[in-house]
Formats: sequence, structure tokens, C-alpha cells
Amino acid sequence: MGKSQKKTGKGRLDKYYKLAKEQGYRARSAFKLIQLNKKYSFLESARCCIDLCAAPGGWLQVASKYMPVNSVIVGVDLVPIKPIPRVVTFASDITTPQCRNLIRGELKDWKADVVLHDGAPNVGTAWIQDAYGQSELVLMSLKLAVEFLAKGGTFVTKVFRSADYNNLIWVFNQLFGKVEATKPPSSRNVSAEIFVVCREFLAPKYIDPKFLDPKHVFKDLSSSVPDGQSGPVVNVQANVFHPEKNRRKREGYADGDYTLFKLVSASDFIKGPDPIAVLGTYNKIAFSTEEEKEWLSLDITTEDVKANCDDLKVLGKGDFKTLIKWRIALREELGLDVKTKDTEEITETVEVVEEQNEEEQIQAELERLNTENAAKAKRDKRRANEKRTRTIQRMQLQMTAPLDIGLEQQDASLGFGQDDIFDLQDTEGVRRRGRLSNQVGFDYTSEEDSDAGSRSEDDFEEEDLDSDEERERRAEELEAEMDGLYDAYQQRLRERDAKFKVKEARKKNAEREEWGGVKGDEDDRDESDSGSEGAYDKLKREDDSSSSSSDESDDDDVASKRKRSIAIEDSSRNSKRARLLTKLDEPKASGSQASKVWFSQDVFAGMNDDLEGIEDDEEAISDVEMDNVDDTHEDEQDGSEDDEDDFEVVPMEEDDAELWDVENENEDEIKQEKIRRLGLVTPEAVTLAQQLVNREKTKTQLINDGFNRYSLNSKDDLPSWFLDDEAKHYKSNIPITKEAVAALRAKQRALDARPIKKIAEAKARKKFKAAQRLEKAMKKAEGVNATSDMSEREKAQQIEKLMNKGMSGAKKRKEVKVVVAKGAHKGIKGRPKGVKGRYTMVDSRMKKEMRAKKRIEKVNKKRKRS
Ligand SMILES: C[S@@+](CC[C@H](N)C(=O)[O-])C[C@H]1O[C@@H](n2cnc3c(N)ncnc32)[C@H](O)[C@@H]1O
Repeated sequence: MGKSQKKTGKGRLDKYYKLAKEQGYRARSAFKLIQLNKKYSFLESARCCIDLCAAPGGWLQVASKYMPVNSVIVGVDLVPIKPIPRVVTFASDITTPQCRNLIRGELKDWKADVVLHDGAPNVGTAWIQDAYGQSELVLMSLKLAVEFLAKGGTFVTKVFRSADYNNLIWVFNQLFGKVEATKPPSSRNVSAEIFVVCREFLAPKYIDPKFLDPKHVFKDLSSSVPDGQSGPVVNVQANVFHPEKNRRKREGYADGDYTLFKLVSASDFIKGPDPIAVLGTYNKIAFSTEEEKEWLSLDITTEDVKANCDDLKVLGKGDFKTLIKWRIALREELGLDVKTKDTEEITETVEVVEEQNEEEQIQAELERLNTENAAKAKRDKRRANEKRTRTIQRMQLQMTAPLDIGLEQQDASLGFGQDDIFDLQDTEGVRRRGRLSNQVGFDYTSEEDSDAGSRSEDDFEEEDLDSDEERERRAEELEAEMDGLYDAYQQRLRERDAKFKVKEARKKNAEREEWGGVKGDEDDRDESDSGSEGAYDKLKREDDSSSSSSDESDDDDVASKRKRSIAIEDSSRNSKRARLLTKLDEPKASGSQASKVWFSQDVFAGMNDDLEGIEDDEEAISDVEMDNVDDTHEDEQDGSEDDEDDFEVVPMEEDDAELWDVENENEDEIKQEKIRRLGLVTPEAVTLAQQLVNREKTKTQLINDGFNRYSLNSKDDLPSWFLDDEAKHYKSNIPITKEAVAALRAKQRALDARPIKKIAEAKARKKFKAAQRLEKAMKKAEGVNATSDMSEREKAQQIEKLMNKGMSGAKKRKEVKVVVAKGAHKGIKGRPKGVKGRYTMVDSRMKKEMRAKKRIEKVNKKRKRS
């Protein structure tokens, strides 16, 4: 071994040394076992392990860490091992029968799953003796292993690369199913040690003692090389082209050459005729002469090349190739560029190997890509499922509107993944087919289309027909499902809303009343029970004397427009309207016999007008709440006929009448009435009114404003959830001014400042009594004035007194002072000190006594009765 590979000194303190220190391992060799176990995983499943030559205990620590709890771990070494938890150790020579007996005594009938051997003869002797001693020690450890190993067990041993190596491997192969030699990364490259992992112990009933006898095992095997081929040459070439393979006939060291480490000069490698032999035979290529050192500084001599030259025994196929290429390049550089026959052959051989490698690589790459794609598709599918599940859960927890789910379901149920009508990738397919389904905006181009390119046109169309029908059906199903979900969602929202509950209660009351009603009114009941196209619309139609077939044709339009403004509280509002619009004098609308009888009482005479007023009020208020923006326009139009509202109004032109006729005449009247009663209630309306009054807005501008991108959109056949959502956001924002808001606030403040009814009544009562008193006083004064037996002065005094009394108001009640009977007032009799006028004494005792008194009186009464 050269000086640079010296095992002593600071060079030894590498990263594994430091890691061992950090992690508390007793020896850096612990990492060798960790790495071996990482590769072959024999410790995790082992229940019993014997570590031969275990001091100072690094491997034992690893075994203890990786093996299951309660495993049996036995360590043996020449030198004593410091105790390790869960490990039994003793000092003994593994080559002696005494050691065998100790192990037997420890294991009893147990068999070991793993036998480890990291032994090395104690150093100090020559290399040759070391190497042989090591091989002998390995064979001794194998002897113990075959005795104690269970069938299928694992034997891990350290061997040195020497002439005995192949013989050992041959023996291992006779006893184990799998034998692999490996050098863990933590084993230094300069070390000739290698680890052999023998698995699947065959546990033969009879083992020929020669297998375990060093004299037989380490006999010369060179005679077994086939005729016509020199063994070493074959192995040398094989070592280079297939270095990873274990060859049983590896020759090891030549006779008489007992050094484990062989150097060759770079010149021999570069200039010599047989580079393969060099690479297969030597351990290191050395750069010792001046010329060779110069080669080191050349560009072609990369760091890889230098590292490869450092230890040839650890190189792989690629590394050898690099060295051969480097050799060729260097030879050209040196003018030795005439390629020798040998070199060509080598190059060719290398190229063949490379080609094969490339094919294999491509194949492997393809396989890898396929696997990756499959995994990705699986992942995507799983994610989509998870997402859908999450959304459904969210919906169940009422965290989201089913609207979102609908959209997802829509895609998923059509089975087109993320395909969408707006998906640019599919526009090609859409164009090719020449048509695009307009059903609810779904994309009917699918995966099928994408791979349809290879099919005939007829096939394509036939399949399309089927799939279109199928899709149409699915889309309809989906739409129905979405409507159902949306209704359920609305229902939940309403149920959470306190106002809704009140409305529902009212509705129920109304229904209850109707159940006792006249039988002939069944139609009305049906109407009131019907959905959004319910009582309100029908009653309106009945009320409207001018309703005709032409009106009916407009009903759809009206209904769809109304949907926009009254979608959310449609049903509740309808029922309210139905109730409020019921005329008392119309049996048809009154709805029930009971109500007819009830309202026929005298006390309700003349109430019709008032009730109508209230109905209009409610109607107007609900309209103001619901139709803020729409009202704004209409308010202004309605106001044109109203002289009281002094702002200019845009009259409707004949031709435009249809466009503007969104509600029927009755509704207009109601709204006019509402404005008359309540004035303008939204800041938008006030702003517009002010602008019109101040001539800031002209008639033409107002008309133009009516035409915007929101005004003429068709709402036909659109689902209610969509319209509801649109109604929230898809509308023009009418500007409002500070002044308008201030005016409305002032109005509201004035309303708030008005007293409540009870106070107003009390005040009125007070006023009335005062007037009565005054009247009484005046009458008395007149009487006084009429008497003749009083002088004028006396009369005047008397009248003044009476008038003062009449004007002064009600008699003031004399105040009674409440005195609590505690402190200085406790237990006193008579008037308490410092209290003037009427007073009453109170204390808690008195309260209790009063109650007790009442109770006793009650009991006495009962007794008297009995
Ligand atoms: C490299 S150390 C083992 C290190 C151990 N695997 C660890 O991780 O701590 C080699 C050990 O083999 C032991 N040894 C050598 N010959 C032996 C023999 N005949 N019997 C028992 N132990 C032996 C030496 O005492 C030495 O402690």
C-alpha cells in the first residue's frame, strides 16, 4: 500500500468517523453494516443474531437498533466488549470449540437468522499472512454460521481480495442460495476488504468437512481453466467489460506475487500494447515521471480520469470506457495517433457495448415514461375524486352553494374531464364536426372525438348521433338534478332565515283558514299552493279585466322578467300578495266561508277602504325593497302623470311601448300610489329626480341610459339559479349623489323622531282632559258671573280662581316617601327623623310577613269551608 493510503493519521478521520462520533457508534464500521442492511434488509426480520469478532461493538449497536425488540443478539470477540443493552457478549476465540460451546449455551435450541463476521486478524504481520489469516478466519466464521444458522438465514462476512477470494466464494455458493459481494460506500477504497452477503442458507443435512477445511478450500484451482484459453487473460478482459459480475474463476494474485496492491505507470497504460490487461490487472495508474505529471495538467485528463486512475478495482464499465477514451485522446495528442489494431478492436468492442447500452437505455426510458404516465393519470383521477368528495361534503355542511357542484358534476357526469366549451384545444374538433351543440353550454366534443380522426366519416357520424342523444339525455338529467339541488339550497337558506319562518307561519295560517272554506274555491287553493307561477300571477290575471289571449302570450315574458326581480322570495311573496290582494267583497277572492262570516260582522263595516290602503302600503313597501333599481326608472316614468311630483318625466313613445311594458298597468298604478304615499325611497331614485328637476339630465339621456348591455338580454330557458345569480351582480349601477343620500337620511331621521303610538295617545288623552277641565271651569265661571248677590270684585276673584284651577291641569298626586327600615330607621316607631310629609316604611321582613299573613288567611279560609 502506498503512502497516500496509509490507514493511520488524520486521513482516517473521514465523514463516517465523525458520523459515528455524532451518533454514538463505537466504530465507524457500524456504517458498513447499516449500508449493507440498507441494501439487503436482513436485520429487520431477524429474531436472533450472532456477531463474530464484534469488538468494540459497532455492529452490535446497529443490530440492536435495527432488529425487533426482544431479539437475541450475541457478540463474541477476543477482547471483552463493553455492555450494550439487549446484547449478550463474551470474550472468546472464534476458532476454538470453547467459543462454539459458549454460543450453544447462550442460544440453547435457538437458531440464528443472521450471522455477522467482520473479523480481521490482529495486524502486525506481513500482508501475505494477513490475507491468508483473514481467509482462514472467514472459513472459521462460516463453520460457526452453518452450525447455528436457521434455514434461509443470512451470513455476512468480510473478505480480502486475495488468491483465496474465489475459493471462498465457491464454498459460499455451495451452501447459500444467493451470494453477492459488495463494497459499501463507507468502506474505504484503499482497503482491499469486500463484504460478501450470503443469503438463503440451504441448511444441507450433511456438509462435507472439506468445505470448511482451509487446507482443501484454499488449494490452487488454476487447473480448472478450460484448455485453449489462458485463465488470467479471460478474467482480465471480463473484469474490464463486466466488472460488476462475480466470476468464480477470478484468479486473484499471481503465484509469487503476494502483494495485494499493484501499481502501473501511466506510460505503460498509454503506450503499452494491451490497455485492457492493464485495467484488469492493476489497482492504480500512477503518474510519477515528469512526462506523466504533464499529462495530468492536460484538458483531456479530467477529474474523473484522475479519480478512475486512483483505484481501478472499484471502477465500473463506464469508468473503464472513460479511461480507454482518455487513452485514445492522449495518444493522438502525443502523436501516437496511428491506431493500432488492438486499439481499433477495443474501440469497436466498446462501441458495440455502447450501442447495446443505448438500446437498453431507450427501452428503460420508455418503460419509465409509461410507468410515470400511468401513475400520473392515476394521481389525477384520485385528485378529481377527492375534490368532488370535498365539495359534496362542503355542500352538506352548507359551506357552499350547489351551484359549484353542479358545474363540477356537469363536467364529470359527461365524462369529458376538464373539457369545456371554451377549451381552445377542442375548437378544432368543434369546427371539424361543423356544429356545436347549444345545450346549456356544455362541450360535447370529447375524448372520443380526439381519437376519431383515424375512423371513417360514416362511423364517425353514427357514433356522434348516439353520443349526442346520450349527452342530451345526460345534460337534461343533470339540469334537473341541479334544479333540485338549487331548490334544496334555497329551502335551507329560507329555513335559516327568521323572517322566512314568520312568513311561513302566516302562510300556514292562511292555508288553515282556507281548508275550512267553500268547496267551490278549489282553484284558488291550487293556485296558492302552486310554485313560483302561482297565486299571484293568476290572481293578477283575474283582477285584470283587460286580460286577453294576447296578454297570455306575453305571460312568459312577464314571468321571466319578473323572475329576475323576485326570484329569491318568489313563493313567499306570492302567497303574501295573494293574501293581500284578496278583496273582502269578492267571495272568489276572499278564499273561505269562515272569513266571509267573520268579515260580515258589523264591526268590519267600512273597513274595505282601509284594508285596501294597507294592502297597497304593504305592496308598495315590498316592491320598494325588492325592485330598487327597476323602480328607479319606472318611478320617473310614472311620475309623468303626477302633477304633485314636480320633475320632468319621459313620456313613452308608441313604438317603444312594448319594450318598456315590463309590468302591467295595475302595477304601475300601485307604484304611483306608493310614490304618492311614501315618496322616493331609494338614493338612485332621489338622485335621478334631483337631476331631472335641476335639468342636469335630459329626456334623451334618460332614454339612452335605458339601453345598456343589461337591458335586452334574453332570459328565456335559463335556469333559475343562474338568473338569481345574475340578478345579484349583472345589472347596471345607477349613480347616486351625496345630496340624495343626505336627503333620504334626513327623511328617515324625521320619521324616527315621531313619537310612538302609545305616547301620542297618552298625550292626546291629556290634552282632551285639559280641554274638558277648561270647559267645566268656564261653565262655572259663567254661573258665577250670572249671580247677582256678589260684588264685581268678588266675582272676578272667584272666576280667576276657577280658571286657574281649570288651566292648571290634573291634581298632582301627593308624593309618598318610601323609607327603608334599616340602619338608623330600623325598628323605630313613629315618624323617622328628618322625614316630612307622607311616608311609608318598608323592609324585607315586612315583605315576608305579608306573604305569611296571606298564606295563613288562605289556609284558614279552606278550613272554615271544610
Ligand atoms: C474490525 S474489528 C471488528 C469491528 C466490529 N465489527 C465493530 O463494528 O465494532 C475486528 C475484530 O476481530 C477480532 N478478532 C480477530 N481475530 C479473532 C478471533 N480469532 N476470534 C475473535 N475475534 C477476533 C479483533 O479482536 C477485532 O476486534
